Amino acid sequence: MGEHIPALITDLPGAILRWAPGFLDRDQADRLLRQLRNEIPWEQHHVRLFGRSHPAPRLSCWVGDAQARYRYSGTLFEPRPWTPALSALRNRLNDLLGAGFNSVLANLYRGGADGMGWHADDEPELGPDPLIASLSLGAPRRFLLRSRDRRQRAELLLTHGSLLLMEGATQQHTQHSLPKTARPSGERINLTFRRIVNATPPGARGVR
Ligand SMILES: O=C(O)CCC(=O)C(=O)O
Ligand SMILES: [Fe+2]
Repeated sequence: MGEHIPALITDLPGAILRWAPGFLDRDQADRLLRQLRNEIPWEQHHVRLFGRSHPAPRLSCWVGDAQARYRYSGTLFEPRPWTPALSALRNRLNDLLGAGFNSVLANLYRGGADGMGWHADDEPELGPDPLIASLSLGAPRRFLLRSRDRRQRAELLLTHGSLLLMEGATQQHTQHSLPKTARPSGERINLTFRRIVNATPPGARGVR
């Protein structure tokens, strides 16, 4: 899948990555950032850490087809309906990748104090070898990957209009994070398109 998007070679065993820094040109990316900022009903989600609930350091919205329910960090998400810009993008990615994406997690990082901790997108409802398409808009932010044994690490700057694909057994062998930064940072929106394969998720794993 996505063979026309160049492979990204790292030292990480088991990671299959593809990377298109110029997936959207600047005008397209600027327009999409504005649309999504206004169009998505941004929500404060919570993460569960050692049995306690904390506000996540970002705003989020889970969007998808009605049957694409998803459980993560201990919460069951009923997807919000597709917005015009998200729906157009989903169709474009499905045409390009043949991926059958039926949902997207949108995250809004308001500044450097927002981020996402180490995790893998390995929820059972994504199936064993999920394809995840990650589109970034707005302020560039560092994205880290590490092997499960933490011996190898890779780093990427996720720039405005870039597309990163994580495929195959990547989620089984690696984790990723978006570290907070003390440097001043503007707003950033990230979209991770996913395909939920079973309608009723059996349980939660991982904490972000
Ligand atoms: O914001 C990012 O680039 C990462 C988002 C992510 O890992 C996720 O939504 O699972
Ligand atoms: Fe993730």
